[in-house]
Amino acid sequence: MAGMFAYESSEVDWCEDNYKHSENVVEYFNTMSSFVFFVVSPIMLYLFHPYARERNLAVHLVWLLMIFVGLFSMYFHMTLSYVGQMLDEISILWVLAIGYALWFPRRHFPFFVKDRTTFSRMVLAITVVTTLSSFIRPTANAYALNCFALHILYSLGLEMRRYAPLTWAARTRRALRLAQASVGLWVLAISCWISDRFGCSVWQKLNFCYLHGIWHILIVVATAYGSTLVAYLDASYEIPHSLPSLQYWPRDDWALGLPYIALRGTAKTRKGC
Ligand SMILES: CCCCCCCC/C=C\CCCCCCCC(=O)N[C@@H](CO)[C@H](O)/C=C/CCCCCCCCCCCCC
Ligand SMILES: [Ca+2]
Ligand SMILES: [Zn+2]
Repeated sequence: MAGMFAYESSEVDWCEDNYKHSENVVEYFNTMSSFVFFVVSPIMLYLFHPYARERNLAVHLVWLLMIFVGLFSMYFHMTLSYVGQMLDEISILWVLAIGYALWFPRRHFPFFVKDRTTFSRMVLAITVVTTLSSFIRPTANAYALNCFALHILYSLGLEMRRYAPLTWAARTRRALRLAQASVGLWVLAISCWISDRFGCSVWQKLNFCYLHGIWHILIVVATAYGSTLVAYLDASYEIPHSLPSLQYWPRDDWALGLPYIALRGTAKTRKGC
């Protein structure tokens, strides 16, 4: 039992040199870069609030859990322990599960599922089973999790194809721009993850072993962009009376910023629907 908490008891070891900067922290840069979760998550909780209040307060679970993902990611890279690895991966699985339960488009539900409550219960059951199965072959978990990203991209592609031809209004261009940015960030992030995993000898020769830490930063921003986009598409179909629009924080005209959904629906427009 104690062995599961032991330093380096995980079978996974990332490219960064172990104990290079501290004798208590196995992978220093990977540990420190997980701090980005604690910066982005509270901001996203704040930015998501108007949409969550209108749609479902459970939306907040996504970014609340992301704080735990950050915490477990720090613990994992600090110790490279088996428990750290499992906590890191299982918490990601539950963020994905909540995302699917909240935002997976109704029209793609299996034919035997009639409403979102039933769909959410099904997702919950699958997630419990998957959580238990994750102990069978822990080294396969990260690859399985990355497959979900591919499925999200596929579903997003279908949704954008359906949404974009509706109109070429400014709001459509904004949604398309956000989709491009989300996919671009994910491609950069996954390239870092794969390169760290499989190209370590090359990066060691170049004396640059920080790609996994860079992945942490990019994947958090990709999740902020991607989750805002799926939430925006959801809002456009499910609460159109609140007139959702995409904006950027801290300033809408800045090239770099975090996206959020502004609701312009007045009390009058809401009553009318
Ligand atoms: C219709 C559903 C919409 C759901 C949208 C929200 C989904 C957000 C889901 C997950 C958040 C990702 C958090 C990543 C944490 C990284 C921690 C980490 O680095 N762990 C590694 C070990 O240290 C581990 O090896 C990584 C495993 C792979 C994780 C794969 C996560 C999938 C990310 C999906 C991101 C979607 C972006 C969408 C862009 C269009
Ligand atoms: Ca290492
Ligand atoms: Zn990591």
